[in-house]
Amino acid sequence: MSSAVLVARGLSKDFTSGGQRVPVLSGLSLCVRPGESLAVVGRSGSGKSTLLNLLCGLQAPKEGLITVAGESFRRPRKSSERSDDDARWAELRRRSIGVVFQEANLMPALSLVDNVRLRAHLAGHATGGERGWLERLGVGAEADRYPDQVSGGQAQRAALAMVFAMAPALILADEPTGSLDRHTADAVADCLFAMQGDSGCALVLATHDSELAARCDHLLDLSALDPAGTE
Ligand SMILES: Nc1ncnc2c1ncn2[C@@H]1O[C@H](COP(=O)(O)OP(=O)(O)OP(=O)(O)O)[C@@H](O)[C@H]1O
Repeated sequence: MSSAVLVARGLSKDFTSGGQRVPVLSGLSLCVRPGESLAVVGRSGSGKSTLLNLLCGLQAPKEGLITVAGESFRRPRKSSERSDDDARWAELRRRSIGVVFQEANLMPALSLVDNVRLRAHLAGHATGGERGWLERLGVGAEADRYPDQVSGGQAQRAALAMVFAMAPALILADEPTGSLDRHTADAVADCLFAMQGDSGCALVLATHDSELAARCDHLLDLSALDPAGTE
């Protein structure tokens, strides 16, 4: 079996609110291999977005080990360690981790095709295939339009084209269809799973949508884990 793209061991995360410590994740572990998909579900506030932020280095855990595409990050750090964690996370987000949010995160001053071209370039790939990515995602005809000239579903397809054009090892998707109507959400999800299957990358998808979660290979229900011990 191929080695994991993503491993997390013993992840814990707290926030402080009104002077009180609010535990969100406690001792969470997971493992995702190339081509696998993991749905992260749970009630509102259970920590889905927080977990995805930890897995791409936008937030740091209190404790735990995260390994992505062979790069390892451990908390707490040894005080003697001069950390280059932030630079390594930034490099992973540039080349290896594609992040998809609920709203398409396109640059408004660039056409769809230029958004995809920029993302591929930043990931270190030769440009030229951008229109092909947009066509595969069903928005080839809109390639020269600007983000404010397309629908939410078309913008989200362009956001997926950006992510796949960078050929990531791992995609983190936070409610990627949450702002779309059912029909459009299903079409965008079809694209996401088809392209993920073709590319062989790993996918971690946070969602409230049980139909979307059921399309993933594995399920992680954060509501079933109670960091505060109140359930
Ligand atoms: N920066 C922050 N400061 C304090 N508390 C925070 C912060 N970010 C998140 N939280 C808290 O952490 C908990 C988990 O939030 P998170 O956004 O990860 O949940 P979620 O499962 O993604 O929720 P939803 O389904 O509503 O998007 C919530 O109680 C939230 O209020």
